[in-house]
Amino acid sequence: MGTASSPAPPSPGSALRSRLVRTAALAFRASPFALAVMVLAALVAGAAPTGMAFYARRVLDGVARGDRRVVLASILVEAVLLFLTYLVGGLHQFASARLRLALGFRLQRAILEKAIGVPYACFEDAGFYDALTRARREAVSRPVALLAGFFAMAQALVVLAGSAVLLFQFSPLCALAILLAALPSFLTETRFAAAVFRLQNRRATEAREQAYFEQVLTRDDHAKEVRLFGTGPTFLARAERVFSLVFDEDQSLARKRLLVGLGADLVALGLFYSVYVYVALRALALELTVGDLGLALVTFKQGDGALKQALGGLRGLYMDQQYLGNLYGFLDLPVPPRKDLLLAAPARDEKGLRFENVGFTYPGSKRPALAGVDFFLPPGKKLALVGENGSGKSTILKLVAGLYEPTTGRVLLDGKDLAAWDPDALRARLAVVFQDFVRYQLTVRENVAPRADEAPVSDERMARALARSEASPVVGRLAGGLEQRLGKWFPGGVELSGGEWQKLALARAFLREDADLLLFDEPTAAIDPAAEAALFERVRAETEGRMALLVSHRFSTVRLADEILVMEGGRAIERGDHEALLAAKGRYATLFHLQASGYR
Ligand SMILES: Nc1ncnc2c1ncn2[C@@H]1O[C@H](COP(=O)(O)OP(=O)(O)OP(=O)(O)O)[C@@H](O)[C@H]1O
Repeated sequence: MGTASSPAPPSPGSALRSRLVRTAALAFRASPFALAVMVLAALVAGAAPTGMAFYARRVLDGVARGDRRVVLASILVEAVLLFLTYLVGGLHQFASARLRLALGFRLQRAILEKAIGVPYACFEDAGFYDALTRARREAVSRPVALLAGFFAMAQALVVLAGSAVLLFQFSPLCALAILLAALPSFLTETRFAAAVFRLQNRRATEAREQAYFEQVLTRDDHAKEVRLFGTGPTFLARAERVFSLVFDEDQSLARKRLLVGLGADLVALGLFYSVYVYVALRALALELTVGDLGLALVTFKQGDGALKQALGGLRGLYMDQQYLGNLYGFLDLPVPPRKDLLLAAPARDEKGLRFENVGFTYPGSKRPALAGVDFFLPPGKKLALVGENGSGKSTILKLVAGLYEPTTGRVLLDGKDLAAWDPDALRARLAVVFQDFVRYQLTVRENVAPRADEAPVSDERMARALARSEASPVVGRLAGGLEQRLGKWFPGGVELSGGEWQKLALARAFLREDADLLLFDEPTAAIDPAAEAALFERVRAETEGRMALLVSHRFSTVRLADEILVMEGGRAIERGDHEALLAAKGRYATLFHLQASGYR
């Protein structure tokens, strides 16, 4: 999923333009009112200084002429204009806060919808996961910041244009000089902002690495190991190493920017003051009034302030647009369309689950995780998968669950390729417990029945699921019963042991009473071996007529299955029931005796 982590970098200028247009369109849809207020505020706040400079001149000329009426009226107009700027400043703040909420909410929603829609494989891809995290982080603040930066720049340009118009009356050259004064600063700033942009693009991996080390040091689920293995200082040092590399590069660029920026400032200063001297000399020659001189003075001050504001806006724009690149890059990730399912007729006339010469290689991996796996699980039968770590057991379950599609061969359920199954229909057939099951920081009831869109679950059905997973005594001990909040994230939550959580995850699977294909990936690793065997015995009795695929490292459980598939290096090397496999004295027998001797 390289698209998410490292999109081919477009030129900074064209990227900025397209992201600006996209953000404005999104903002318009989220809150046209707020966007209109921001545009209006920028125009008014940009035009007001020109008006104020104009009336400042009238005040000075009025004083020189002794015209009291003009002086007072002009001061009044100036005050009104200033008040207007305050007013639109306040309105701008109000509108941008509103837009921030409205747009942030829409974008967060779009991100979450995208996260639900993409194939599961994305979540095992570090690049995708990273893109998701960054997109979520940026969604609320960056789009509005980008627009605010743009409006700040637009406002400053209106001020500069106003200054040019006012100075035009002294000489067109003066107007030109004011506009030209801004040019070097603009050009250098654009160049450096683009350089920062490229630098940060190039350093994306280092930045991720630094963030990773920071996460390791601050996350609750890492804190235990960090303390007990004493890895804190090591990771801190690694984070610092990345930091100092980044720091040095940034500093060197910042030094260059400072020097070139000072040069550009000097040009602006020279041009401003040339115009100032020109106006002053003409005033001395009595060709211009004191008011004219005052006007020039005010115009320079405003022009200088506007220039600084425009440059700040430009710098912010480049910064924000880069972050928006993450956000839009994520939102643009393709979601595969649903397949046309009507055409798919069963390939075989049979009931049950069949692996036909299945091979599978994880995306981005070179080594196949499965190769040439064949088996058939008839309806009602239980198949256990055993084998060493990494032999491909969980991968088989992931293929059956439809989380991945085989690279070669096919998986058939009731004779029909899984790829041709309607995802909802397939989901309804499955009940799954994975090794890394979820611990919802919600109530017991919500842990067992988390879907709000399904029919309400009766207490009897809930009790049956809890009983099947041996979770009834756990719930019985909780003060709040089914309504007890679990986990420590929220007030009033109660933490459970690993085994207790696992029993609830099992109950979640057992609640799906219509599912006839149960997938258990070491569902009981945190439960003691005796309890596990008892549990499986019970599951077997209670799921009569339903198929089950069970991964377990415990032979006390495995031996209870109807059939056992022994995996090694992605291949199924032995198959049969417990007795037959022992008699064959192969890999299974070796593993079994090895474990049995450990218990003696
Ligand atoms: N998401 C993934 N991306 C790339 N390779 C993976 C991924 N998950 C597993 N693998 C690789 O696929 C192979 C089979 O992994 P699998 O998880 O199926 O083994 P397993 O038999 O269930 O192991 P365990 O007993 O440790 O749970 C391993 O070599 C593993 O490194």
